[in-house]
Amino acid sequence: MADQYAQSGEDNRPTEIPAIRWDEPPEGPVLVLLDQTRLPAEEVELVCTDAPALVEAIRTLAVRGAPLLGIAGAYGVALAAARGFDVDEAAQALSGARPTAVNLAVGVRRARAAYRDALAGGGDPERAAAAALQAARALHREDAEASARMAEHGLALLDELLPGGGHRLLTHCNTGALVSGGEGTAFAVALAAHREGRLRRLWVDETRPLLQGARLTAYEAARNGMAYTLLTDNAAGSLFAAGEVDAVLIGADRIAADGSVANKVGSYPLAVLARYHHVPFIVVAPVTTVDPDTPDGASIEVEQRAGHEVTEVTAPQVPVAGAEAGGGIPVAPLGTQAYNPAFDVTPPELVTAIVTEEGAVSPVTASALAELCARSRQVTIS
Ligand SMILES: CSC[C@@H](O)[C@@H](O)C(=O)COP(=O)(O)O
Repeated sequence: MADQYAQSGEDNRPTEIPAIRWDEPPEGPVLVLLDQTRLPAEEVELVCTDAPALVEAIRTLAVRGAPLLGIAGAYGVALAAARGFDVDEAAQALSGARPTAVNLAVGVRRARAAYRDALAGGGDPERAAAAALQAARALHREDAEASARMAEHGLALLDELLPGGGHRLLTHCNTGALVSGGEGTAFAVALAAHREGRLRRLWVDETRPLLQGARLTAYEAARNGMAYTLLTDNAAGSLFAAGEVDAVLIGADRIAADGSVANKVGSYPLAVLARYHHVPFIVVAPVTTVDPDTPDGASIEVEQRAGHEVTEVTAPQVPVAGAEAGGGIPVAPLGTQAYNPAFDVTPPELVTAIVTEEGAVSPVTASALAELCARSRQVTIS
């Protein structure tokens, strides 16, 4: 593995199109998404004019990743309100579009509460729609701020855990600007290390079956000029065994009250590997990802996705003629059943630290998490 550290991406450009934006053309308000199913081949906008279109975009992962789902959900409520649709119906459909990422329901709830409060306060529907939009915009802005603070706290923790610098970090799925109002969660920490000259290598898991690592994280790493290498998920074991990983950095879709972490399927095996090889396993997520109403890992609903995502390979940006169920090329015998959970759950004892915008929790315990959430609420209220 002598020469692999020489190569690095050179593009150094953010994506031209933001992951999400609100627009108000003469035909009426719309929510404009960067269609993530088309990356890295092309940057294409997907325009949603109503909540059902957004629900479809969420289900197909055109818009994805926990923090961005929260922002999208809030804007979705604002969109329904601004276009005069039934806001409660829209909120219900949006919240249920994907079950694991708690941020989606949190974002929807926040915009809906703003809408309702405005109505209850005597506002007309137009004013209530404006209040929902204001709530969505505030969430969007706060996520950007949280992202910057997570990067700071995460980098400080890395420097504490790995005093020698020259970090070789392994990440899974996609946690950068594509999932955030800012620069993301786990990826933002790696990016901060890169900017400080302390990132030696970002190892990027391809993240089967939908390849968020290969298609999106590698894309973001290249565009930021980071030194990165892509690996198949099942190559991670030999990489650890070769002593090439200094820390694992991942995001989270839901963190239960006991500190169990639901994240993209394949995260838990990395946590087991990290423990065996005495490597820190660090989770980076905003406080809104901690769900005090979910007591433990067993209570987290794990989204099960269609089997064709496993039995077929699809280059998402290239429609395949003669499409089977998922439009891809079959790689398994016809009728093969697939086990395709979108997420897995890592128990708190395998997590070295949870880094949030309010600081890091380590060791991960229910009481430390509860304290962090209480502190965060105080900061928000004051
Ligand atoms: C900061 S994003 C954290 C998680 O949402 C991310 O790691 C992940 O698992 C996303 O899954 P996805 O199915 O692509 O929405």
